[in-house]
Amino acid sequence: SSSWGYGPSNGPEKWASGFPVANGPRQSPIDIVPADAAFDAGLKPLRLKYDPSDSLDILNNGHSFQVTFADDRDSSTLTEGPITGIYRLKQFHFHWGASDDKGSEHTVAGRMFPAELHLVHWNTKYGSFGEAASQADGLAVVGVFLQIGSKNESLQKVLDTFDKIKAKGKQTTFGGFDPAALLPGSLDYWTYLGSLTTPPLLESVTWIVCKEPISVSSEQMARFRSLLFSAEGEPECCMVDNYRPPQPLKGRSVRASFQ
Ligand SMILES: NS(=O)(=O)c1ccc(C(=O)NCC(F)(F)F)cc1
Ligand SMILES: [Zn+2]
Repeated sequence: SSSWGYGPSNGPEKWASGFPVANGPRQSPIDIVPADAAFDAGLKPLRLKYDPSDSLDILNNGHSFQVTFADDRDSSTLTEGPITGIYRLKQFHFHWGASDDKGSEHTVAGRMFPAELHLVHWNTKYGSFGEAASQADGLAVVGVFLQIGSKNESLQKVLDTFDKIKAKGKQTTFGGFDPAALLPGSLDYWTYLGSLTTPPLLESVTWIVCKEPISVSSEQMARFRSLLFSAEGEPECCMVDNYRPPQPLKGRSVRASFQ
């Protein structure tokens, strides 16, 4: 059976057949309409504390590339913000388009960005990422938009590994990287209850989407597109347009941490 992907035969419009939750009540991403987001004075600032020594490796998993972190201690965590308890950073990855006019998963009043960063955290009350992934309050993902502008030197360190992870399944060590260097200056955010944006589309994510984008140059975006969905020895298929489009809000409210 053809596993899920982003092509015409296995892409987002086909996911519901293998994963019926695709039509569930709290699917992600969504279109964020700032005018409809209620400011909630009860929302706390995000508290992100990352230890660069937790970064382990970078992997092309055939859908995106991800940087994986050691999560056996509370050394790289998300606390406060809209969540209670301690969530540990597991990995970060991106979604992007075939051109600079598309690529983000969340949109802002219909605007697409060329890419979106996801920092994936799991609730330590569940003991492991896998256990947390199936719980309604198990995961918290911080989303950051990328917009075309000046070259992002922190991002460049990630892009410089791409020669080693071009094909699906390739990975290489990637230590000493501080993901805080990929965060925008302001941590103002929108938050809502949603899901994983890829199969199995589990409805276990508290989404925290930063209002302020980070920069990426057009040349750096071209570098993202040099990765492959395909494995070595298979016909080359460029890794582009690995984003799910916005899903129905179904009555959910989106809150803003800022006025
Ligand atoms: N794009 S996203 O929503 O941040 C996103 C984050 C994490 C996963 C993931 O770990 N899938 C594997 C799992 F958990 F076993 F199902 C998928 C999507
Ligand atoms: Zn993602």
